[in-house]
Amino acid sequence: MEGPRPVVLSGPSGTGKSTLLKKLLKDYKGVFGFSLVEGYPKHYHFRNREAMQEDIDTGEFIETDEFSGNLYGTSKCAVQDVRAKGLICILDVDIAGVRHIKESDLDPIYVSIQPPSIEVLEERLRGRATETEEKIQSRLEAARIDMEECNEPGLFDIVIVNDDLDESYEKLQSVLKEEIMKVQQGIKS
Ligand SMILES: Nc1ncnc2c1ncn2[C@@H]1O[C@H](COP(=O)(O)OP(=O)(O)OP(=O)(O)O)[C@@H](O)[C@H]1O
Repeated sequence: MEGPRPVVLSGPSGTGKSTLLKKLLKDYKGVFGFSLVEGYPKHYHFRNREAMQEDIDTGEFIETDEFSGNLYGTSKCAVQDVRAKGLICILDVDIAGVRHIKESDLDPIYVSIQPPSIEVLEERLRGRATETEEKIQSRLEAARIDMEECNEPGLFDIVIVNDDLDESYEKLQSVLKEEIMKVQQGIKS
C-alpha cells in the first residue's frame, strides 16, 4: 500500500496521549492527519443508518460507538484516504480497537502510552478536573485492565511509560522517525 503507515495511539484515559500528540502536531506540521468520522443521524459526514450498519457488519469500520442514539465511527477507508494524501493517520483507539485493527490490513505502528502507576494516573485524572467522580472510577477500572493487557506479546510495537514527558516524547518520536522522514521527503520532492 502507498503512503506512510498509520499510527495507533492507545492507553488509559488520562495517561497523556493528547499531550504527546499536541507536541507532535506542533513540531511536525503537515505530517500527520486524522481520518474523518462518519455518523448517523446527526453528523457532518452523514451516513444512512442501514448502509453504515452493513459496513460495520462486514468489518469496514475500525471503531464505532453509539451515544444517545447517535451512531458514529471510523472506517478503514477513511484511514486509507489520509494515507493516500501522504500523511500519517493518527488513530486514538482503546485496546479493543487495537485488537480489531490487528485483524485488518492497515498495518499501523502500534503505540501504547501507559501511566507510571494507577496512583499517578488518578492524580492526572483529578488534576485535569474534567471528570465526575463516577467517571474517574470507571476510567481507573478500565486502566487496570489496559495496564495488564498492554504487555501481551506482539500487541504493541512499543509501550511507553509516560513518567517524564520529555523522555516519553523522545521515545515516541524515535518509533515514528522512519514514517515522519518519509512524509518530510515527500513534502520536499
Ligand atoms: N508526563 C506527564 N507528567 C505529568 N503530567 C502529565 C504527563 N503527561 C500528561 N500529563 C497531564 O495529565 C493529564 C492527562 O493528560 P491527557 O489529557 O493528555 O491524557 P489522554 O491520555 O489524552 O486522556 P484521554 O484519553 O481521556 O483524552 C493532563 O492534565 C496532562 O497535562
